[in-house]
Parts: sequence; structure tokens; C-alpha cells
Amino acid sequence: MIELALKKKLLSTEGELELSIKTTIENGEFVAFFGESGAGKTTVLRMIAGLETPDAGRIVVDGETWFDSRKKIDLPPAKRKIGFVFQDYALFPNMTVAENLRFALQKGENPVIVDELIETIGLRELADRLPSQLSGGQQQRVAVARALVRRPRLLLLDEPLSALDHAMRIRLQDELAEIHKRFKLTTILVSHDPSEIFRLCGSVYRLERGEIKEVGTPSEVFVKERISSSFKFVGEVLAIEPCEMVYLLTVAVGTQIVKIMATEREREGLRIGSRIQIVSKAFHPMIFRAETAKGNSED
Ligand SMILES: Nc1ncnc2c1ncn2[C@@H]1O[C@H](COP(=O)(O)OP(=O)(O)OP(=O)(O)O)[C@@H](O)[C@H]1O
Repeated sequence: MIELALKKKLLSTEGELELSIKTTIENGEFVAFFGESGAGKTTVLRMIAGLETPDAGRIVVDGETWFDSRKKIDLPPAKRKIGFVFQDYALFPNMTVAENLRFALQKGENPVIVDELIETIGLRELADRLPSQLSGGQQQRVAVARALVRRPRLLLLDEPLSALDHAMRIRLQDELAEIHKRFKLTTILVSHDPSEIFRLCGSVYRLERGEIKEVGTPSEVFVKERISSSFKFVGEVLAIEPCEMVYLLTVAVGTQIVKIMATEREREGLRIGSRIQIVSKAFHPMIFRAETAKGNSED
């Protein structure tokens, strides 16, 4: 279990911002930090990694204290068992894939893990190539493998797929899901992409101005809109579930996730990742009375 209690004064463009986060994350969970730019998501990851020092608080991982401001404990990054993957792949350009992975080994550590990872992450054909000879997606797969070399307790992913195109993102999302299943590693993902979070994560923390404003499953946090309110929009299919005689599609539309019904014929040819256009044949809005200032419906 990971216990986080973090406080830090940040300087945002709108002035001082008090970051204050308190939560626990169970072992093996895959959670997302989601929220507006500048909410403090990256700073939280950097504090967990030991790259940034909180003003106050505690970080305890499986009973081992990594940081405690009262007890003056502050383990250096190399002593914290984390794997970190950033948006830019940060591979050493002069080293091959295999050398990049070997370089991540700690002194005296058995290099067999490197071969295992090259196999499990499917890098065998790329092992002797330099990063400049790899696509962005391939480089990011190497970066993920490298993050796993030290058998971390915690994997931190800071928008790892945001520089990739749509098709490559989907592929790597599948791989990340597979890696998570295989290694059962507690993972924290920073992402701006609800569809990515929906695919990968069991829970989402929505951060706003340095605080956790909402925690829940991706459905609870993102599926606010159950009725279509516009004539036409384009979305990406995240899930297809049979539901009685029809199908329930979960679709990412912009930053929202909606659920819509589809007939057998409409569902034909659709798969996860398909882009679809949703058209409301007749504009028939449903109107609900707004809440009063007291929070009760008006009579
Ligand atoms: N060491 C620091 N000291 C003071 N302020 C900082 C420090 N690091 C970051 N900040 C500020 O804290 C705010 C939060 O930054 P952070 O990068 O954590 O946000 P974010 O939610 O990850 O944003 P984005 O989605 O754009 O990456 C920003 O306004 C940033 O300028």
C-alpha cells in the first residue's frame, strides 16, 4: 500500500498555490491523475520519485518510509523503488536498446532481467538498434522496459503516450495493460486523455489547483452525460457490451465519455478504437429543473 500525505507551496502563473494531497493507493492498482494543466499532477509524481521535496508530509510504500518531514527521512531517488516513464523517451542516444536497459541495472545486479524484459516486451529485433533507428512508439516501449529493469514497487507514467499518433497510442495502451496484468505493479498514470484512462485505470483522481476534487472509477468521474445533447458528434468507441437485444457503446467524445445504445446493425463492424459519428435524428432535449441555491428542487 502507498500512503501519500504531501504539502508543497507552488508558484503558478496565477500566484501561489498550495498543493495538498492525502490518499492511499492499494498494491497492484492502476490509477490515473487527471486534471487541468497546472493542477500539480507532475509535481506529485516527482515528489514520490524523490525528484522534488515536499514542504511537509509522508510517503510510505509497503511500510517503508521514503519521506517523512517530521522524522527528517528523505530517501534519494535511487533508493526509492520506482520506474519512471516521461513523455519524452529520455533514452541514451549513443546506446543500443539492450545497452540502455543494461545501464539501468544496479551494480552487481543479475543482468538476466534485461533479457527477460527484451523477450516479454517484444524488443528482441530492436535490441541492437540505437534510439534514432526506432519509431516514437518503439522508443517508448524501450522506455517502459527500462523503467521495469530494477523491479520497481511503483511505476510512474507521466503522459507517456501523448507524443504518439492515435494508432500507436492504442497499441501501447494495450501493451501497458498487458504489462500491468503480468507484473501486477502499482501504477500511477498522469494523463489528459479520458479514453486512455478509461482503458487502463481502475480509478481516477481528478486534481484541481493542487487538491483532489474527485476520486472514482473512470465511469463515475467521466460519464456525466447520459443523454445526447447535440445533433452530431464524433467519438471513439471504448467498450461494446451486449445489453438485452441491443448493445451499449461507451464512447469518448472530446473530454467526455458517454454511453449510447446501438442496434445489431449499427454495431456491425465496430470495434474498440473505431471512430464513429453519432447523429441524433430528432433534437428532443430532456429538461430537468435546476437546483435552487439551497440545493433542493423548486416545487
Ligand atoms: N518546484 C516548484 N516550485 C514552485 N512551483 C512549481 C514547482 N514545480 C512546479 N511548480 C508549479 O506548480 C504548478 C503545477 O505544475 P505541474 O507540472 O505539477 O502541473 P500539471 O498538473 O502536471 O500540469 P500539466 O498537465 O500541464 O503537465 C505549475 O504552475 C508549476 O509552474
